[in-house]
Amino acid sequence: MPGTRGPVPVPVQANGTNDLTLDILCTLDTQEPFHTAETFPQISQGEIKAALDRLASRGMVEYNTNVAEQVILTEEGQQICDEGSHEWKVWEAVKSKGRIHIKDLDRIVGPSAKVGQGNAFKLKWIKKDGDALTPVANEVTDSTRDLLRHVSENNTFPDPKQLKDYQKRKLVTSRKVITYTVRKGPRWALEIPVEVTDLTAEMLQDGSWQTANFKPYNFKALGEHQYAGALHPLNKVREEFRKIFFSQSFIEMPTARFVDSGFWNFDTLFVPQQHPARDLQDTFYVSDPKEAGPPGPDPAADKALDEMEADSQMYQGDKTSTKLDYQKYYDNVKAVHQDGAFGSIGYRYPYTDSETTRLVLRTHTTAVSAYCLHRLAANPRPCRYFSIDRVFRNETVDATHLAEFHQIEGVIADYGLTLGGLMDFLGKFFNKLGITNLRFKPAYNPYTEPSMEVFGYHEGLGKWVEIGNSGMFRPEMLLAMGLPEDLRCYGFGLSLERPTMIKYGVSNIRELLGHKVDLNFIESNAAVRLEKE
Ligand SMILES: N[C@@H](Cc1ccccc1)C(=O)O
Repeated sequence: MPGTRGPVPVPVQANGTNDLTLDILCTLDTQEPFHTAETFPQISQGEIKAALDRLASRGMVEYNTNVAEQVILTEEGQQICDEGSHEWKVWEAVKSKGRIHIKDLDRIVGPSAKVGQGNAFKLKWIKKDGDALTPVANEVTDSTRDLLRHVSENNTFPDPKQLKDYQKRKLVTSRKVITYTVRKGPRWALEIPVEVTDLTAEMLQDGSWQTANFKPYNFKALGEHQYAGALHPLNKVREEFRKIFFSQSFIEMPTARFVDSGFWNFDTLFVPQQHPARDLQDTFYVSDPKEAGPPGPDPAADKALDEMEADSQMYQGDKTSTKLDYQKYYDNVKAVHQDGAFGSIGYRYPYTDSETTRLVLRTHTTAVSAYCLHRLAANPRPCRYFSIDRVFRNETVDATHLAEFHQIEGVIADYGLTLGGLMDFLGKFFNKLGITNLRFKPAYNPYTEPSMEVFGYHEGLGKWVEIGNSGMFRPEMLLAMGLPEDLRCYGFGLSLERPTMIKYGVSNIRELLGHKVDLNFIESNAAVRLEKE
């Protein structure tokens, strides 16, 4: 309820409690400045800093941070400090016995015997007499022990030149110590005052706002975590691909039609009507409605294409267009399948019209490419199309396959294109993604000839991985559409999931799509850059 919440008081604690902030205030009352190392040697630096910050944020104290290196004893150093150096122990034993047999030294002096004996020789404290040791000096100064005692008392090392040597011998080590020098601040007081955090209607009415002690804003405070929306990794990688396509004058094909007819998905691409890919096992058929009408223009797709072409540099120029005849196109496709036409001998089987109108979840975005290429026959000219969207296959789901995935597809139509040109284009395209080493393997697609699978050398995996499929669309496909004889056409396709999984180090596709996805992963994953600088 706004207006009813009063100021939130910070409790005032009476002196005499063991609250560190109060101890600091009391100390400062009698001693200014004071050093925390001297006053609170037992309290951890973290606790001291928290208490000082609490007071400093209210302007009650000010403090400086001092960083110092301290020299401290190691366990062995402490032992020497307590019992004497190794050489002193050897000398002391030899002196008190007058003479010690070398082989008895270990037993008498203990583990320091070996090092101690050598040092005591060097210092001329003892000497060898046959198999025995005898004392040389009557009085010795154990300077090692004296030095370590100094370190123990002062946490400093008197001779910086010797320090390295003592560190190497693992007798002393150093540590960083942070201490604070504390002074009174501009709003010094012995008690933590009540600070008002809200200006209320009551305070305005009764005038108490004039004398209230407002808590200052802390502009250094970290903001609260904001739960905002986040782009899915697939969307991020998709955006990167789109940028690459747009930078090369491609326009985006309208791919909103997830459900398409057998005609566009299969027949236009010369997938034979008995082909296993058209089986229920491989393709999802739609049961309601089951049937599409005869092939015809898709007004929404045409509008989108018109708009994009109007925006694109590449499609300016001759706009004369012939009216598209979808019935004629249908008849041409049927003729190629059934009897052969346009230089093709055809499959020579009886063509079933009802197969062409069956509705399917599209199995590839090449269905859309076929629609766009046929539309191009109205005004044939060089053009570049791409799409990145969802396709569906009735596949067994495993770590790298789902029944739906995204295809990236590119189509380039131009006069005088050659296979070498396609290889060159793909080389440059994948180079932009950081894949510099490509191999092409002859493959088969019913709609392209020649066809090539594209392999890239994956540096991280250390092996060749298939990255795409490509080819030159068959002349009988393009001629049946009404495109001119010398207009050739490249096509290529790859999955969006594979490069995304590689970029984000995801090994199971179910971590990327579906109900097992970790939303934290989606929210916190970094942006990607596919293109090399
Ligand atoms: N449609 C092919 C990709 C492709 C597109 C265009 C030409 C050649 C191949 C696939 O599913 O993998």
